[in-house]
Amino acid sequence: MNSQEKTAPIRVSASQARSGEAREALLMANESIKIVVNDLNLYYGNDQALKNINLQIPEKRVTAFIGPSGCGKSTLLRCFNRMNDLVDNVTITGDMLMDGQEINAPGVNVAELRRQVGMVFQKPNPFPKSIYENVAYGLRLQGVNDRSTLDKVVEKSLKGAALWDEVKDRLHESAMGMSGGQQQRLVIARAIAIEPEVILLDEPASALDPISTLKIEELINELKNDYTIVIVTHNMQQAARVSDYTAFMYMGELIEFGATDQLFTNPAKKQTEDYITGRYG
Ligand SMILES: Nc1ncnc2c1ncn2[C@@H]1O[C@H](COP(=O)(O)OP(=O)(O)OP(=O)(O)O)[C@@H](O)[C@H]1O
Repeated sequence: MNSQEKTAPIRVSASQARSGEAREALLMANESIKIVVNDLNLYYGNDQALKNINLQIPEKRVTAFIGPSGCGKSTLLRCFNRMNDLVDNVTITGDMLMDGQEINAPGVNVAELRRQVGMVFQKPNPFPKSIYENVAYGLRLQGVNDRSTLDKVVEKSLKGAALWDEVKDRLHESAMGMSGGQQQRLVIARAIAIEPEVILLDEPASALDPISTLKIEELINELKNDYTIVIVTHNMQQAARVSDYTAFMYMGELIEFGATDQLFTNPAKKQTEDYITGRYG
């Protein structure tokens, strides 16, 4: 998006102004948009899990998806790197564009999409290999075997994941001997080694102790300088701490999207207010 587009005046209808969409449009006016979702519906068989989702994910910011269990947060996250392709009987309608390209178009190279859009899950999933080989894994898959190139990428990625100082003297030991928090940072190092543009984090700290959680949150704050980050969390305090923008979902619908501080202090919708004040969820 060029600077002229970014500063173009935004016109909003009276109904948009009432619904809070005006606020959202104004917010996004200063952002570059990485992913655009238009009228997205997703069905598992006959059950509709996502209902007419419209959303913009800003580049190099942290966007959090919050909402009660089963509201569709993970399903929406998994759309961004087509992880739902792995589930039988899924139907998707609507558009989802990354850098203007339709993610679900038939010609898309899904392996390349997943290189660009990395994913970290709730439970750390290091491979039963050395710390070094975990980080080098993606490059080796791409056919890179040159030792000095791999050494550089492994060091840079482990530094990027705030793990280097803790593991630099035991790079060739098994990753399975690391703590859960270290394993999760290792998985993040593995993701950034192949230089993705977007990192999807699905409840990345929910299996970790408070100190490891804090480290992951600090890391997310660092990573947003270089990557577009989308995080699913059931922990509202965590969303408030780490994200710039928050999307509140309920029963498959996107109820409200806004700047995190505003959504938590002055939500536009009653349902959002009820959720963040603990009235349900
Ligand atoms: N593979 C699947 N097959 C069928 N239904 C599914 C599948 N995955 C999710 N669902 C259903 O889709 C809906 C949304 O689930 P999803 O996991 O996206 O919600 P969530 O908000 O991430 O929940 P949680 O916070 O509990 O992880 C739920 O009703 C769930 O049962």
